[in-house]
Amino acid sequence: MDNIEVSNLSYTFSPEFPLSLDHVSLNLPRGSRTLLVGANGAGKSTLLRLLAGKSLAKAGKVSVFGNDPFRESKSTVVYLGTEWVNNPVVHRDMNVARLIASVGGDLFPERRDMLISILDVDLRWRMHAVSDGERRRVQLCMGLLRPFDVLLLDEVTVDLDVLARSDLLSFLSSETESRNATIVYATHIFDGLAKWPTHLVHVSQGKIVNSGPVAKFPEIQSVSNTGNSSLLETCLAWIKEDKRIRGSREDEKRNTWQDVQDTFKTGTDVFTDYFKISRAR
Ligand SMILES: Nc1ncnc2c1ncn2[C@@H]1O[C@H](COP(=O)(O)OP(=O)(O)OP(=O)(O)O)[C@@H](O)[C@H]1O
Repeated sequence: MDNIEVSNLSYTFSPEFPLSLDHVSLNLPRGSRTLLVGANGAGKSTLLRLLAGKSLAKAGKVSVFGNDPFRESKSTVVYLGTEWVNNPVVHRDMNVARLIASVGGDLFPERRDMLISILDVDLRWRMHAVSDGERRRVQLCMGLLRPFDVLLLDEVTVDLDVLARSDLLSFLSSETESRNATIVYATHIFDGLAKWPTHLVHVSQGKIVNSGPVAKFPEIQSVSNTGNSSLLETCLAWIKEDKRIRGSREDEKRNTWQDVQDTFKTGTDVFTDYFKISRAR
């Protein structure tokens, strides 16, 4: 119950499309900090959105501390993705202090002030007149304001400067250590991450290649002589190998929903029969 559990989870955007997730199983304990590693298109965002309950699992099971996040959530699950900063609403002439108050800033004044300091947010900023990185800082401040049980981060540190990113990573570590919060973070930027994760999940072509606590991956503990962290060198080698196995994008052979639908248990709650339902309507 005290974990994030995914079993045989499969997802596709359309029955003819290659599966974005193909029979994925995963178990992440409460209090862990997981780094989700994989090439572009591997399935990281799809997995995070399913964990956040933003998409319906088309087959398989997703459970966050015992609840299906799509249907009910007794825990506070926060998902921060890249899409928010593209939303036209946050490009309007809005005062940052009021924006932060509007999402409950006054309910958590100490946490609000700490986040404003860590993210170096100027409350006088107006959202139509800030840089991309400044807009991102406001997004993070708003998203992290309420103490979360689970935080799902999809490449949201991309336009932060190195100091803000470093301070944010430290804040996230302290959230897992002091409050037993659980974090899953998908990123392609490995600077400052060498000692951050407690768990790694390697995704390739919609499948989980390997996952587990960092102790399971001795290669990331070794000393790299390239000047890069061993974590980066290891993940680089994984993604290089994924690409070699996959071949060119044109040659990629992923299962489609139609190829594998017989493997799902129809008529049970682990199989939503989504496409039949939508066709019948
Ligand atoms: N809106 C969509 N419609 C159809 N297919 C999609 C859509 N979004 C993603 N996909 C497909 O699902 C697969 C997984 O995509 P996903 O966005 O989860 O990858 P990712 O690992 O997050 O990649 P990136 O590192 O580029 O963010 C990809 O093959 C992609 O083509």
